[in-house]
Amino acid sequence: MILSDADILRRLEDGDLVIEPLDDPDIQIQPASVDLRLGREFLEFQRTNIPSIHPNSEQEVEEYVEETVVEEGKEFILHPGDFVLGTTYERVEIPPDLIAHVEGRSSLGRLAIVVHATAGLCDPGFEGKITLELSNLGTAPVALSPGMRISQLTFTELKTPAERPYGEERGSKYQDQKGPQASKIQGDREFGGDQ
Ligand SMILES: Nc1ccn([C@H]2C[C@H](O)[C@@H](COP(=O)(O)OP(=O)(O)OP(=O)(O)O)O2)c(=O)n1
Repeated sequence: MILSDADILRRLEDGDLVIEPLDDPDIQIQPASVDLRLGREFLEFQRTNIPSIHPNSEQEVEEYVEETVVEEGKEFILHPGDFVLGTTYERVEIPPDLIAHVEGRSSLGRLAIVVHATAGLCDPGFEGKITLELSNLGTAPVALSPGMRISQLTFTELKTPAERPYGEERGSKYQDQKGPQASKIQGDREFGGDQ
């Protein structure tokens, strides 16, 4: 079952679902979702001389990305074909009986802005800011302003709460992330062993 505005408000009041800061619930809470704002930190990918990125090489992944922090009142220009990691301004805590989906907003989709390339799922138990996989599929640069409502989160109730919520599992690599986080696939658990 997908939560409606009334369900979302009830869960927020109960305190097990957390979205903070929720400065203006009247604006941010939609009929069956919550709009999340864009933070000011971005990870941009370098046009490097590395012949290829090996996902298992932490060093290559780190060399590949560079952080930009947009100053107060300034914009981040996302050029056609660009792919950057952004972050939500809000921090969330998803309780064990909910799963959250990161979705785009139609108004930005109509400008060819995509907020998640592939991964759009926030696990039961996840806590932290959400990393946005931002791209511009259009033909014109688009100015993104920190603080603008960039994405929306929907919530689905699980039939039974997760027995091993994210964060309690070994290998919950993105728990408590505080800004855009590059891939930590090097931290994947090996089958049949510890990570
Ligand atoms: N666009 C997204 C999608 C997810 N997440 C966060 C919330 C998820 O609970 C967490 C892990 O997502 P996945 O399970 O899709 O990622 P992995 O399988 O790579 O990570 P892990 O091995 O830690 O489960 O990352 C995020 O910040 N931004």
